[in-house]
Amino acid sequence: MKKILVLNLGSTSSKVSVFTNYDMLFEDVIRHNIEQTNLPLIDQVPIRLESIKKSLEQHQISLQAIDAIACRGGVLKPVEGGTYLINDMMYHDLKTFKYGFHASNLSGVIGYELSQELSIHSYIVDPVVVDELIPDARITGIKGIERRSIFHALNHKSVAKQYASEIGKKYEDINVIVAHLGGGISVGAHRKGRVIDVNDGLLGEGPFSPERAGSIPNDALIKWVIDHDFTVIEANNELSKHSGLLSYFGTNDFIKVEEMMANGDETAKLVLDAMCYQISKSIGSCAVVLEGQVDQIILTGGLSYSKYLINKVKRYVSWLQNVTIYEGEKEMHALNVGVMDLLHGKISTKSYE
Ligand SMILES: Nc1ncnc2c1ncn2[C@@H]1O[C@H](COP(=O)(O)OP(=O)(O)O)[C@@H](O)[C@H]1O
Ligand SMILES: CCCC(=O)OP(=O)(O)O
Repeated sequence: MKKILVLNLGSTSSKVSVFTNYDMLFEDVIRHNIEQTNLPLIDQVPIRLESIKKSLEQHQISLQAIDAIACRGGVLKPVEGGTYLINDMMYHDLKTFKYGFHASNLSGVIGYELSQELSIHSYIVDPVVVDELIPDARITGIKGIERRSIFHALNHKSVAKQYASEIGKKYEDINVIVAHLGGGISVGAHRKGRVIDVNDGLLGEGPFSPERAGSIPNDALIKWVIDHDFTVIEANNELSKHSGLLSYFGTNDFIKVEEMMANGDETAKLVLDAMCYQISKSIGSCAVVLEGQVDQIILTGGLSYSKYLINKVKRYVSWLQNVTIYEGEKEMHALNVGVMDLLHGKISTKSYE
């Protein structure tokens, strides 16, 4: 019997679970306040570590009882999907944010540090840099600039596999469009088990989200950076953490903005409707990428709890194909499965080099 600690640190929350083999013992979703998530990422390590330890204490699970740690992987070099042992090089790349800044880097940083203390192994599964883009999807209008694949790969693949298994098929045999709708938004075209196109869900592409800007007109963006005298890091930080709903309403909490709309705030309604419109447009472009051969549209993530958003998006896209909703995300289970399958010898460890 194995006990797996699962860590999934996102932009607004830290999710902590312990599994015994494939059974979840508990899942805690610790929602961090904006003062905490505004801190530089590396300064959030002690705060998030403390809340992870508190969560284990509350469930009366000692760290010494843990056999392995499964972490949601961060911004690394592009890799194929799979389960990776966290080694010194990966820890270094995560901790120094060598390939980009995102809260998911902290899962691996904290997981690796804990695993060293406990003399056990820590792993990442299907990190946000899983890259299966087709060549055409990489080209931009400027030579030397390529599009990159950075998205909620773990949840995308997990819900797509769940849907496939529910209809008695293999993920590798179906085409689906998955829209992950959380603090960040990514909408991807899955063709026979590979995500052949997807918006960069972290910086500057696709629909705006509770805290991200999405695509912005080039000329306005250039002027905005110059007017504010932003460095690259500052501009990226603004685009990925202080934009979207947060820039309009001072909150990244979709529920609060929905309440404002329900209380008659017309701007709240306009902006939420525009978010649904942009999500739907992205789903439409994925249908084109899949040449109309779409078996299902899947909506998932925290925002998919919203009946308002779901109904709006359905109105735009249900003529394309049926829509399945998997509220929240299945990332904790997917992380555990990635490590348990490895410990049971069903898959082999991939190495980050
Ligand atoms: N029941 C709900 N109805 C509408 N929005 C929700 C609901 N629950 C969570 N959300 C929103 O989902 C967003 C966070 O998505 P989530 O996937 O949980 O976070 P993260 O991207 O940090 O992992 C927040 O804007 C939150 O307000
Ligand atoms: C798109 C990379 C992963 C990501 O942005 O996750 P969150 O939306 O949870 O911040």
